[in-house]
Amino acid sequence: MEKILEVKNLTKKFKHIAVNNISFDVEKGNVYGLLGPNGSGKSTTFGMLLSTINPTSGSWKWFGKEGTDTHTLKKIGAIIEQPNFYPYLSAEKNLEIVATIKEIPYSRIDEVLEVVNLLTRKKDAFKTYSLGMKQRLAIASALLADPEVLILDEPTNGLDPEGIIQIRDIINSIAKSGTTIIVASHLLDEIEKICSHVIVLKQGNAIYSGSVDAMSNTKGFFELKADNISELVSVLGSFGIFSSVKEQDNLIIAQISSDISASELNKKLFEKGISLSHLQKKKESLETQFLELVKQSNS
Ligand SMILES: Nc1ncnc2c1ncn2[C@@H]1O[C@H](COP(=O)(O)OP(=O)(O)OP(=O)(O)O)[C@@H](O)[C@H]1O
Repeated sequence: MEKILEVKNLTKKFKHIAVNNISFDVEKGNVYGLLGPNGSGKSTTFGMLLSTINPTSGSWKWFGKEGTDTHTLKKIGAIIEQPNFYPYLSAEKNLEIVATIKEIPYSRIDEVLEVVNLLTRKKDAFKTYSLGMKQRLAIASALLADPEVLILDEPTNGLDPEGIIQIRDIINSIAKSGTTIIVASHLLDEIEKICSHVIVLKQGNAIYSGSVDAMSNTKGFFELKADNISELVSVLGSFGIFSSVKEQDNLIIAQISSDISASELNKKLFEKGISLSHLQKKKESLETQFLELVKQSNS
């Protein structure tokens, strides 16, 4: 898979460390999430990768080339801050100004407005737009130059649920067209719905980097109950298919390491003379796993 971005040991120290020795790769055609709470270093990371913030140490390559030069920037569409459009001009006129500066033919304007569902509103003044429409226009503007990578910093901040869904759908459709996307968010739910890969930042440290699926790649667990708890625990342990068997709130929690259905387990236990009064197969939500990850990085 072609690497779009390779980040190595990137560090930024202001008064305190904002980004601490992070490394990750971005492969073509995927949607990456930079996930972390406010102040975890997402914007600082973007700032360094876009050459607006000087790194303290570390390096990166865009498209196999060291650093970020003006030629590289032309291949990147980024929305980092609230974009500045002229309030009294229409969306179309605003994009004409951007297109002129970037030497892009006006024919592209309708194409990008179509992508963000603003074509029918293109003659309306920017100031009449809702926050969601303004954000969509910013995405359209970033798409004008047909970038290979789109960088979005908290694209749904401040939007209502409908606006959030619209942005999410647009991001998904842009991704489907093959554009690589890197999106920063503090919302796990958003990352889960949009991204194939995630880098989890905590106080400037990358505590997880990998696919969203792998982050949620647990086979789940069984909740079990029987009259003779100690016998149940020892028999479960003897099966060799659980990574841990623990008692919790009068229930036995058995973390699954090899796939097995509830009925198969019930049968195996019955053959060992154990009848259960409770059996349920469950899976932790991604949120629980994320919190577990954050907890582990504290220890
Ligand atoms: N110009 C600056 N001078 C000093 N400290 C800074 C500067 N910019 C960011 N920081 C600090 O660096 C840390 C990381 O901030 P950053 O904005 O990168 O986080 P973030 O994850 O993007 O959060 P947010 O979503 O709130 O922007 C914070 O502690 C912040 O206060």
